[in-house]
Amino acid sequence: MDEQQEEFAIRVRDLVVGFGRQTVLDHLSLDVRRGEILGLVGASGGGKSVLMRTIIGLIPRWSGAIEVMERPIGGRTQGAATTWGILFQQGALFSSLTVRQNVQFPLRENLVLSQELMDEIAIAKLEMVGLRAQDADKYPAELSGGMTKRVALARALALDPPILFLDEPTSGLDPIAAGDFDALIRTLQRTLGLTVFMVTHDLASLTTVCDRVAALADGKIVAIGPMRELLQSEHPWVRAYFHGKRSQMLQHEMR
Ligand SMILES: Nc1ncnc2c1ncn2[C@@H]1O[C@H](COP(=O)(O)OP(=O)(O)OP(=O)(O)O)[C@@H](O)[C@H]1O
Repeated sequence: MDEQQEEFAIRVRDLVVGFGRQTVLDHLSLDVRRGEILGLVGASGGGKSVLMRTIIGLIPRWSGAIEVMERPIGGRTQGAATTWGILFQQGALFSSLTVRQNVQFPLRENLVLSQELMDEIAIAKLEMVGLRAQDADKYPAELSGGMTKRVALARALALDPPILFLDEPTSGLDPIAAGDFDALIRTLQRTLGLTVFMVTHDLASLTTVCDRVAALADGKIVAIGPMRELLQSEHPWVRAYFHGKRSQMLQHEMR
C-alpha cells in the first residue's frame, strides 16, 4: 500500500451518478484525508446527499471509482457498519425504541454481546455525546431536537467506526445548540481520531469546525481547501455562495 493511499479515508474518482435522464454528479473527484473534518457545500438539489449516499453504497453509480479506507465500494459493501457511522438529517431514531435500544441497535445487528455489556456500551456512548444515563429510558418523542441529534450520534458511534457522515447536523437547532453540537463533533474528532464528512449550509460550522471545505457545483467539486481559501475562490457559484448579501452579513458578524 503506498503512502499516498494511506493518507486518505475516502477517495472518489471520476464519479458519474444520475437518475433517468438527469446527471447529478458529473465526473466528480474528491479526496477526504484521514482525521479531517471536511465540510461539503453546494446548491440545494445540487447533489450533496446523492454524493454522500453513493459513497456509502446506497445509490448505484453510472461510472467512476470509490474507495473507503482503501476498500473499493461497489455492489454489496461488507463491513460497512463498522467502517462508518451516519447521522441523517432528521436524526431518524426508531420512535418505538427507547434511547438505550436505539443506541444498541447497531450492536444487536452486528455483534453477539451480553445484555449487560450492551447496556454498558450504550451508557458510555450516551455520556460521550453529553447525555446522562437517566436519558437512556426516554423515547424519541420525549427528546429535544439537540438531544435527538446526540442520541443519533451515539448510535452512529456505537460500533466505533473510523468515519462519520453527517447530513446537515445543525439544521433545526438554535444557534446555541448548534454551537454546542459543533464543539462536540470537534471534540469527538480529536479524541477518537475520526474522519468526518459533513454536508452543511451552516456558515458557523464551516468556519469553526471544518478543516477543509469542498464546494459542489455543476456536478463537480469546483473548489476545496480551508475556509479562508474558499473565500478567495474565483468560481462564480462559490463567490455567490460566500459573498452574497446573506453570507457577507454573517461573516461580518462572525469577525
Ligand atoms: N432517489 C432519487 N431518485 C430520483 N432523483 C433523485 C433521487 N435522489 C436525489 N435525486 C435528485 O438528485 C438531485 C440532487 O439531490 P440531493 O438530494 O443530492 O441534493 P442536495 O444537494 O442534497 O440538496 P439539499 O441541500 O436541498 O438537501 C435532485 O435533483 C434530486 O431530485
